[in-house]
Amino acid sequence: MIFGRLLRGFSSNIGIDLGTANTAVFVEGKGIVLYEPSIVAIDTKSKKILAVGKEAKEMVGKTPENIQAIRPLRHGVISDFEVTQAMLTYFIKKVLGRSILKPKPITVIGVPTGITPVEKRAVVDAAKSAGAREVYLVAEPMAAAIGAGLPVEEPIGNMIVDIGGGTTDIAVISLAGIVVSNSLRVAGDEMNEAIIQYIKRKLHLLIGEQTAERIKIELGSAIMEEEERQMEIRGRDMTGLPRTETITNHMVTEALEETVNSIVNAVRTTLEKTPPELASDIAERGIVLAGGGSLLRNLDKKIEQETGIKARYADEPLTSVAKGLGMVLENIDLIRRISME
Ligand SMILES: Nc1ncnc2c1ncn2[C@@H]1O[C@H](COP(=O)(O)OP(=O)(O)OP(=O)(O)O)[C@@H](O)[C@H]1O
Repeated sequence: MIFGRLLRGFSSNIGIDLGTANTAVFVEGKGIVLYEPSIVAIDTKSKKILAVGKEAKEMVGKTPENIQAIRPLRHGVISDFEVTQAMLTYFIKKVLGRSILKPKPITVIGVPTGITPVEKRAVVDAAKSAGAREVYLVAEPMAAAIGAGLPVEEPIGNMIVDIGGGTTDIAVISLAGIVVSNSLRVAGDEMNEAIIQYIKRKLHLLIGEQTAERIKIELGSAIMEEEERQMEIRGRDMTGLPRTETITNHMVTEALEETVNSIVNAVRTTLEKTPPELASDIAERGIVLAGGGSLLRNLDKKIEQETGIKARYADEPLTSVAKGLGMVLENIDLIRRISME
């Protein structure tokens, strides 16, 4: 008993929101201690890892030929197993230190609802080889709902829309279970891509992912705004020469229309599949938005307009999943009830 408590005292169990865009790590007893881009910079000749996280992100698009900045997760799932494993190992060691005396942590990882069995295996294997003892997978929207403080264990319909970088996860939760869900491989990254394509088509200008993200954050809106705002952007024209152009919020809204519509339509479809009793709870209590992609200006208003249901943001939309995983760590019974097979 005492030994068990001692062991628990020393072990720092962790929750990992292994995102396409960012990874957040929650350490039991400490809170969210790490929030960094899911990016790894690799020397293509020696295959050596040069940098991970923030440092690696600074290298994106600016790397010399022999350095490659890799995002090992695409659409919320592992597309490069070895690099993901190396990234997880780096993050786990960074938060726990390297002491060999410490017991291996119990690890809870947030994953999209649409994950396949093969992808699940890849996440579990990567975490185990990165030093985790037991690994539990929890659906991201479930974790986000818990992190947002929704009463997921009660017989009440809760709707959460978690828009990340690679995936949008929509779920209706009641009695600690997901009753209806929809996972869409369209989210914040797809918005960046839509901006890149639009600017190429309309202005014949080539821009990179980071510029597109900056445009989205500064000018993007899910609804056409009355007031016009603009910014100058630099890119390369078709002959390869640098050129500066002015872009407006109206252009960006037009560029994002299709992506926004597919997210909003998925919310509507999920509502249509929701049993009536739970749907009426949602109509009364509203839809909760989480994830960085949900921060697109006026997305809450757009969802409200299209569904007739009030939409509101979780307290800290970027870290709701990690926060929820942390809350789950304190309750081993709940972990077992909500973790995926
Ligand atoms: N203010 C903002 N406005 C619009 N988009 C934003 C804003 N801030 C962040 N984002 C977008 O949020 C996305 C990242 O969100 P988040 O960190 O929640 O994703 P993730 O958890 O890594 O992804 P996933 O859940 O798909 O694996 C990026 O596409 C980023 O551009």
